[in-house]
Amino acid sequence: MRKFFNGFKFALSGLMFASKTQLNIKVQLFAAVIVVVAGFLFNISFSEWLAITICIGCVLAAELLNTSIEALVDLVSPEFNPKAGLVKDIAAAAVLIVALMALTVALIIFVPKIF
Ligand SMILES: Nc1ncnc2c1ncn2[C@@H]1O[C@H](COP(=O)(O)OP(=O)(O)OP(=O)(O)O)[C@@H](O)[C@H]1O
Repeated sequence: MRKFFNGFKFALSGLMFASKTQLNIKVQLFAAVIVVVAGFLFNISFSEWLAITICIGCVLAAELLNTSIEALVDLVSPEFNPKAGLVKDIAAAAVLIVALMALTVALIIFVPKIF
């Protein structure tokens, strides 16, 4: 049981570190708060809340994985290396794809409610 709670503690400290040091995570957390507030304001449906929740989780998890890949690349290849750059660029592209998906879902849900 102690092992389980320790794992939780390590995950939380990783989350705290990433959210303190990564501007992208701060921006994404801010966007998540805005979307949740908008969800309450526009009284969105159960399935719309499901879509929003999945999107927020996917974006934050993708950004955390990207941050950990960046840290790993900096550890194994601190000097300039085109392959190291490529690894970082591909990880960043994954975040971009998930963020675009989340933006599309938000537009599909909120645009018809605003206009
Ligand atoms: N060791 C390296 N070798 C070659 N290119 C690199 C290397 N490190 C970074 N790059 C290039 O610079 C870009 C930005 O890298 P960086 O680590 O600053 O990412 P970042 O998203 O700006 O990170 P942070 O969120 O920590 O500011 C990478 O996507 C990659 O193209």
